[in-house]
Amino acid sequence: MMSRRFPEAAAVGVGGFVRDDTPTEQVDRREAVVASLAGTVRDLVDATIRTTLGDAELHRIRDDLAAVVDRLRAGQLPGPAGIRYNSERRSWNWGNAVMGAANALAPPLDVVHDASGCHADVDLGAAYEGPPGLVHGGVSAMLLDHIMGETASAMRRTTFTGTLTTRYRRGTPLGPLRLEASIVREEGRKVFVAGSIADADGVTVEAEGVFIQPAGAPAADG
Ligand SMILES: CCCCCCCC(=O)SCCNC(=O)CCNC(=O)[C@H](O)C(C)(C)COP(=O)(O)OP(=O)(O)OC[C@H]1O[C@@H](n2cnc3c(N)ncnc32)[C@H](O)[C@@H]1OP(=O)(O)O
Repeated sequence: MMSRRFPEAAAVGVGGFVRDDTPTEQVDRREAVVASLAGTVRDLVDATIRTTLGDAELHRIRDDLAAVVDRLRAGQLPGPAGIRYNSERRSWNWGNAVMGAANALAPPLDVVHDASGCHADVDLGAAYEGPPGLVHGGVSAMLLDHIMGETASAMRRTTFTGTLTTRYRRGTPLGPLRLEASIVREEGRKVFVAGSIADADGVTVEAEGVFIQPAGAPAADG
C-alpha cells in the first residue's frame, strides 16, 4: 500500500493546483478513458461486496486483480492527482473523493450549477451502505459537503468548509437520490449555504454550512 504522505509529490509540484497546458481536447479524451476504467473498478467494488462465490475462486480472483494492480503501478504519479487547469480554463480533479473521474470511490457526483445554486442526481449502490439498505451518514455528509462547497464557490472563488451541520430526518435509502444546495447569505469571507438530500418521498437529510474564503485568497477570479 502506498504511503499516505507524499513529500516527493510536493518536491516536483504534483498535487495542489497545478498549471498544465495539455490541450482541452486531449484532456477530454483522457478523461473519458480514466472514467471508463474507474467505472469498471466501481463495478468491481460492487461485485466484491455482493459476491457469493466460494473461497477458492475468490483467492484466484484476488491473484488476478493483484496482477492488474501491478500493471497500473508501472506508470504512476508520485502523489495524489490534485487539481490541474489549462489556459483555456478547463480544470480537472480526477482524484476528487466525490466527483473525480478516475476515482472509483466517488459515486461519482455530476454537479449541475443552476440559477438558485447546484443540484445533482446520484444513484448509490451497496458500497455506500451504513444501516441495512440505507446510506451511511458520513457518505451523506460527504456528498452534501461537496455540493454545498461547489455552491459556495460558484466556480469563481475558493472556499473551504468551516462548519457543516447535518440533520438526518429519516433514513436515506440506497438508490436514486437528488441533492440540492443554495446560498442563504454572505458575510464578508463567509458564505452560508443550505443543502438537502431527497428520495422520491421527500427530504431525508438537511444541512447548513459555513464556507470560508481563506484569508489571502482572491475574492473572485472572474
Ligand atoms: C469546487 C470544489 C468544491 C469542494 C467542496 C469540498 C469542500 C471541502 O471539503 S474543504 C475541506 C474541509 N475544510 C478544511 O479543510 C478547512 C480547514 N480550515 C481552514 O482552512 C481555515 O480554518 C478556514 C479557511 C476555514 C478559515 O481560516 P481563516 O481564513 O484564517 O479564518 P479566520 O480569519 O480565522 O476567520 C474568518 C471568519 O470565518 C469564521 N470562521 C473561521 N473558521 C470557522 C469555522 N471553522 N466555522 C465557522 N466559521 C469560521 C471566523 O469566525 C471569522 O468570522 P468573522 O469574520 O465574522 O470574525
